[in-house]
Amino acid sequence: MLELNAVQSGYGETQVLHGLTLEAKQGRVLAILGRNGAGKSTTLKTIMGLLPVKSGQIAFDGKPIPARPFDVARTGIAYVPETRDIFPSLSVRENLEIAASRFGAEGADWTMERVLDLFPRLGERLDNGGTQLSGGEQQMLAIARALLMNPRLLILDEPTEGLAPIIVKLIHDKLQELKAEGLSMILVEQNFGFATSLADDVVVVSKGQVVWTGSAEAIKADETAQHTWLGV
Ligand SMILES: Nc1ncnc2c1ncn2[C@@H]1O[C@H](COP(=O)(O)OP(=O)(O)OP(=O)(O)O)[C@@H](O)[C@H]1O
Repeated sequence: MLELNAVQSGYGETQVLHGLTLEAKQGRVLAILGRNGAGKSTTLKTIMGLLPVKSGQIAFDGKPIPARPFDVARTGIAYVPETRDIFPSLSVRENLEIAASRFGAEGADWTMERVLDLFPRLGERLDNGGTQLSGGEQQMLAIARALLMNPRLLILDEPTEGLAPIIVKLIHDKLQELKAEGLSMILVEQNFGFATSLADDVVVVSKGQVVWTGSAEAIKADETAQHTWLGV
């Protein structure tokens, strides 16, 4: 579904991805794991058009991915960044309405009603400002907003970062529901247990390259790989 082939990318003169190759398959969850600074977030930003591809190719459904973030989103890829990027001066309702108005098509799968069914907590907070939300509520809002774009591929950067265990469990269960419905996902995550319980496929990144590829089951059983690449 999404293929990166020998991708090089980075920040200005600083090259971070050194020929990164991976594939996210339709209807499956791919976890991208690796130590701090390995290049996981850089990979996602490059897919989303937030950083330029210096060489190599990225293809979505066999076609080259557009270069600009808005066009990438329009092809059906939604991105929940590590920073969550809630509009702080807008209410929860307004944050959701913006996504729905930009990307919600007639007869689309994801409606305001449906995202509030998934996250009832947001329904209780509709008139609250973005900054009045807890970290967990902000993460729910960021995911809800991404779903309103009716993505075929949902990309999440460290969705559990800074969240209390009970909220981590809730986010896990919601993502599991989305997976059961067949939504394709890419997940960057430091929490090994969280990532491997959701993922089907795993790639491990180190120094801007993929150093391990296999199933979630295989990496759970491979203590050497965990120790070498993840310091688990
Ligand atoms: N805005 C930036 N400008 C320059 N270098 C950056 C920038 N953001 C990240 N880097 C560098 O790129 C490298 C990869 O960072 P990246 O954020 O992709 O790592 P990561 O694997 O996602 O790890 P983390 O869990 O720490 O986010 C690091 O060496 C980092 O210092």
